[in-house]
Amino acid sequence: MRTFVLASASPRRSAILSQLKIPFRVEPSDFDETADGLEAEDRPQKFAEGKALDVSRKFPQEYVLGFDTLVCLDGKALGKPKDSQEAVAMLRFLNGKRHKVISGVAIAFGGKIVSSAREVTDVVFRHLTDKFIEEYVASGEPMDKAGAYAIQGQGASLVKSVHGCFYNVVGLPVAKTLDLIAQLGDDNV
Ligand SMILES: Cc1cn([C@H]2C[C@H](O)[C@@H](COP(=O)(O)OP(=O)(O)OP(=O)(O)O)O2)c(=O)[nH]c1=O
Repeated sequence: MRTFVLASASPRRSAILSQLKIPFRVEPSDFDETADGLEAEDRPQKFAEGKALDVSRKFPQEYVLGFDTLVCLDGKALGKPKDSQEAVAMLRFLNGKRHKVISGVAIAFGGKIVSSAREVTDVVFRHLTDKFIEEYVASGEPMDKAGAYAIQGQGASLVKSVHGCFYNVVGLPVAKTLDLIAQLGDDNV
């Protein structure tokens, strides 16, 4: 079975790939996540490609998987908050509303993109009080998460419903990723 290189420092992505029994090792990318005029909805796929390409150039003989996740509402892209003030602002913006979580996945080989895709999951937030939001941000959990929440953690208490792939919200669109791996025509899936 082929071993992949995971171009990600995210422990969640490692945990999900392990759960799927896909052999891999981790080589985080140095890709510069600068948006430069990209539409919010196009960013995760482009960034996933950028991360996979960056690592593929260093390991051209191996298949590299890259991912990126963004929260989108009203055309605005919410990445990881830079501080707790921004985390509070993001959660107030999302409060009581339905938003999109978009993850991109890309596979690179030999310094070139082999395939890429994106997956969209809709998440509906409950109505939260300011006190609830401030206490949640003080827990520290939101700080390395797009949109300032972790649905897989205490952040589950912010969520009313999820429409689509749950793992896509956590950063790895499972079915899309397995489809791309299957297209490689090997025996991983
Ligand atoms: C919305 C949401 C996001 N997230 C995470 C998934 C991603 O790891 C992170 C978004 O940041 P990303 O820039 O997609 O990824 P990363 O910086 O964690 O890792 P790398 O670039 O090395 O691959 O937010 C959750 O864990 N739970 C959630 O509910």
